[in-house]
Amino acid sequence: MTTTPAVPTTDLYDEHGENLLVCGTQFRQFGGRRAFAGPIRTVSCHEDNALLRELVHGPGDGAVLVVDGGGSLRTALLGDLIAGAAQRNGWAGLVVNGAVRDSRALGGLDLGIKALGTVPRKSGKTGAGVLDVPVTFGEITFRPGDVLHSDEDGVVVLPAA
Ligand SMILES: O=C([O-])CC(=O)C(=O)O
Repeated sequence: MTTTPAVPTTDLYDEHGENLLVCGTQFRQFGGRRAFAGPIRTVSCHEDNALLRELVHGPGDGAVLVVDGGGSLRTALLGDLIAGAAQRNGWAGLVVNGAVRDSRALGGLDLGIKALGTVPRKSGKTGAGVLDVPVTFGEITFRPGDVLHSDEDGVVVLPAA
């Protein structure tokens, strides 16, 4: 598995300036790994997490999964089971434009998890959604293959040249 060392997001900004994509979303940090980095994979899914669940049961190879739930706080896109699978399968972290649940358990995982908030309600399981397309939120576009870094100061993306 390839591990991308997490570089402080402030150092990356100081080095790359406006060539660095800086996400404006004010995420909350839920995972036990507070600084994480890796090449981006994406899933776009609205209040449905069957695709996401399938993806994290496959090899993560040190990638960061960006989950665009359209900002919905109505259902949780992941909880301790999905996040536990992501940890076991070598994902570096998840950035969720949506909600999570089981937040206390998430804090015990060696995995980066950022999300907008929490809600107890589960998501649907129909499999609706799209894998590995560019997704946009927080004023930036997350493209599969670009490298994401996340820490206490924010989420940034270094475009692949
Ligand atoms: O199953 C779900 O929809 C989400 C969940 O609670 C988990 O990942 O543990």
